Amino acid sequence: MNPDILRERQNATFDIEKLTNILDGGAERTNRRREIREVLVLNDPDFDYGTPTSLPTMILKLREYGISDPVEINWYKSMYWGTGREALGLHYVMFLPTLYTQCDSEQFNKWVPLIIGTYAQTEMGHGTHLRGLETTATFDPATQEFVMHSPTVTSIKWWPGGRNPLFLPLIFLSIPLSASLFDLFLSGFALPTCSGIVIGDIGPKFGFDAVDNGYLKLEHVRIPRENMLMKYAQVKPDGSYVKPLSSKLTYGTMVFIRSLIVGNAGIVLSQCCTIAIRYSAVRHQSEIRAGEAEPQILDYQTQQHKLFPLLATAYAFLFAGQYMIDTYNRISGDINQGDLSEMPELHALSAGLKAFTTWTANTGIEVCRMSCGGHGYSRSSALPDIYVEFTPSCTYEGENTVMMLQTARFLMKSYRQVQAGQQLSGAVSYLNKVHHRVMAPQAVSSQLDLNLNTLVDLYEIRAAMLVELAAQSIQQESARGKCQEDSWNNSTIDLVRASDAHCHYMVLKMFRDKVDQIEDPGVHSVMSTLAHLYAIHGMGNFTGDFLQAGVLTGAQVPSVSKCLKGLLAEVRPSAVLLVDAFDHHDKMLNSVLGRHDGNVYEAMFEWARSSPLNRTEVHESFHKHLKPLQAKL
Ligand SMILES: CC/C=C\C/C=C\C/C=C\C/C=C\C=C\C(=O)SCCNC(=O)CCNC(=O)[C@H](O)C(C)(C)COP(=O)(O)OP(=O)(O)OC[C@H]1O[C@@H](n2cnc3c(N)ncnc32)[C@H](O)[C@@H]1OP(=O)(O)O
Ligand SMILES: Cc1cc2nc3c(=O)[nH]c(=O)nc-3n(C[C@H](O)[C@H](O)[C@H](O)COP(=O)(O)OP(=O)(O)OC[C@H]3O[C@@H](n4cnc5c(N)ncnc54)[C@H](O)[C@@H]3O)c2cc1C
Repeated sequence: MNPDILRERQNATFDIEKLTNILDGGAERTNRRREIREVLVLNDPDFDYGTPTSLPTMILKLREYGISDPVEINWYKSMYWGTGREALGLHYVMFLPTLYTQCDSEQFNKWVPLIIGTYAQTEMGHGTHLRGLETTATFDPATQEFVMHSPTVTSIKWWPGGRNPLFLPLIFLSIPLSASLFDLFLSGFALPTCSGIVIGDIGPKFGFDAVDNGYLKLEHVRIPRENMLMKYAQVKPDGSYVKPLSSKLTYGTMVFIRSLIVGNAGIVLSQCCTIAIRYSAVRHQSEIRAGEAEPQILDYQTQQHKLFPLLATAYAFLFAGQYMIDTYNRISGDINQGDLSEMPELHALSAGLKAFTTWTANTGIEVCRMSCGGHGYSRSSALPDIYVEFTPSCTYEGENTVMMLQTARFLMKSYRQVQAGQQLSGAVSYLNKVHHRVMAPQAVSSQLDLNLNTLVDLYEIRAAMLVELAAQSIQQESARGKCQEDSWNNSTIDLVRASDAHCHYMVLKMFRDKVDQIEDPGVHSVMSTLAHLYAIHGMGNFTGDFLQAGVLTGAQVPSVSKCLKGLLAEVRPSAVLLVDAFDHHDKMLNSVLGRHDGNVYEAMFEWARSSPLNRTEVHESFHKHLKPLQAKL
C-alpha cells in the first residue's frame, strides 16, 4: 500500500464502518450490498466484467439469485457495469416502473415477467413540452384497435433508449385523447410482422454509448385496445373514455426517476471525490517551504478548497437522496390509495432537487477532474468517462431549467396562499413567516454564529426573500400592464433563483436533520463539520443573497472566509477516511488514480502498456503508411 495513503488512514477519529452503515441505511444493508458485490458478482465464475456479452448473463443471474428489490438490482448492476450506464438502465428505471404504476392487474400479470422494453415519449420536435407531442392514437371501435401515427417529421419518436432493433416492446406517449390527457401504450412491435414502422439509431452522441438511442416513425400502425395502460384511464370497447383522477398521473414515472436521480448525483459525486482525494493524498508536487520535500497536493489550501466542499456536497446529496426516495415512497403509496393531496409537493420537490443536484454534481465532476492535473484527463482516471455519462442528467428526465420553473410554480402558488391568509405545511411552511420576519440587518457581532440550526435559519430566510422578490417581479410586470404569461416569462430569472435557494435550504436542512440523528460521537463530530462546511461554502458563494436578506452584515463577510479556511483545515486529517466510507470497490470505480491502495504510478504504467496502441513495438501504421512513403523520398 502506498505509504501516504497508509499514513492518512492512521489516527482515525471516527468509525468508518458506522458511517458506511449510515450511508447504506443500516449495517444489514451494508452486509447485503457487499454480499451482492463480493459473492454474487466478483466471485461468480460467469462474471465477465462489463463486456457486452455479459448483458444476457446479468439478466439471467438476477433471476437465478432472485434479486427483485430495485435497490438490490441497482447494486448488482452498478457492480456489473461500474461507473458507466448500461443498455438495460432504461428498462429497469423507466419501462418496468411504468408497468408497475400504470398497468391494471390483468396487464401487469400479462406483461411484467416477460418483456424488456424502452420508454418512447420524446419526439424530434418536443421533449420538454409534453402537451405539444404530436403522435396520434385514434381508436377504431370496429376493430377494437388504436391506430398509432406519426403525422409530421417532428412527431417521430426520438431518443428512446435501449431500443432493440429486433423487438420493440415500448411504452410511448401519444397526443391527448381529450383535453390535456396523455396515455401510455404498450406496443409489442415485432419488426418482421409489422408494416408501417420505421426505426433506426439517432446517430453518434456526446457519450452514453452503452445505450442505443433510436427513432421510431409510425405510419398508421394498429395495436390492440388492451395495449393502452389502463390503471388510471380507460377506453371502453364502445370508445367511451374514463378519465383518470388526475391527468398528471401519467407523468408518474418521471417523478420516480427524478427522485432516483437525486441520490445518484450524490453517488457520482462521491465516486469523483474518492478518486480526486485519494490521488491528492499520493501526488507530490512543487514545494511549500523552499528546500523541503514536495508536499502532498492535498496540503495545498486551494486543493482543499476545490475538493472538501464537494466532499461535503456528496454527503449532503446522498442524504437528500435518502429523504427524496422515502418521501416518494410515502406519497406514491398515498396516491395508490387515491389520495393525491401531496402530489404537487412531490412533483415540486423531485423536479427542483433533480435539477439542483445534477447541475451541482455536473460542475463538481469537472472540478475533480481538473484537480488531478494531466492524469485527470487520462481515461485511466475514469473521470472523463464519469463526466460524459453523467452530464446528460441535466437534460433528460426533465431539462433542469424547466424543472426549476416547475418548482417555482409551486413556490409562487404557496406564496399567494400565504398572502391570502392560508397556513402552509410541509417543505414550504417557512413561507408562513415571510411577512412577519424582520428583514433589517440584525445587530450581530462581527463573529458569525456557527450553530448549524442558525445556519439553516439563515438559508430559510434567504429562500423566503428570493421567493418574495420573484413574486414581486411578477406583480410589477403585471402592474406595467403585462399579461400573466409575459409577467411570468419576464420574471423567470428570479423564479429559477428562488427555486435554487429553496432547494439549497432543503438540502442543508436534510443534512442537519441527518447529523442530528447520528448517535456515535466520532461520526457525529465529523459529519457536523462537513455540514458546517457545506453551509459556509454556500454562504461564500452567495454572500450577496445573505447580505440582501439582512442576515449577514458587511462586517461579518470576512469571517465567512476565515471560517471556511478553518473548516478546510479541520476536514484535512479525515479526508481520505471520509471517502473510504463511501466504500466504492476498485473494480467498480475503475480508476487508476482512485485505487484503494494508492499505488497509482505502477498501475498507470501497466494501464498504458495495455493500450491497443502498444500491442506491437512498432505500430502497423508505420509499415502501412510511413515506410512506403520513406521509400519514395
Ligand atoms: C438507479 C438509477 C439512478 C439514476 C438514473 C440513471 C439514469 C437515468 C435514467 C434514464 C436516463 C435515460 C433516459 C432518459 C429518459 C427520458 O428523458 S424520458 C423523457 C423525460 N421527459 C420529461 O421529463 C418531460 C419534461 N416535461 C414535463 O414533465 C411536462 O411537460 C412539464 C414541464 C412538467 C409541463 O407539463 P404540463 O404542461 O402538463 O404542466 P403545466 O401546465 O406546466 O402545469 C400544470 C399543472 O400540472 C402540474 N404538474 C406538472 N407535472 C407534474 C407531475 N409530474 N406530477 C404532478 N403534477 C405535475 C404542475 O405543477 C401544474 O400544477 P398547478 O400549478 O397546480 O396547476
Ligand atoms: C442521453 C439522453 C437520453 C435520453 N433518453 C430518452 C428516452 O429514453 N426516452 C425519451 O422519451 N426521451 C429521452 N431523452 C430525451 C430527453 O427527455 C429530452 O431531451 C429532454 O426532456 C429535454 O427536452 P428537449 O430535448 O426537447 O429540450 P428543449 O426543451 O427543447 O430544451 C432546449 C432549451 O429550451 C429551454 N426551454 C424549454 N422549455 C422552456 C420553458 N418552458 N421555459 C424556459 N426555457 C425552456 C430549455 O431550458 C433548454 O435550454 C434522452 C435525452 C438524452 C440527452
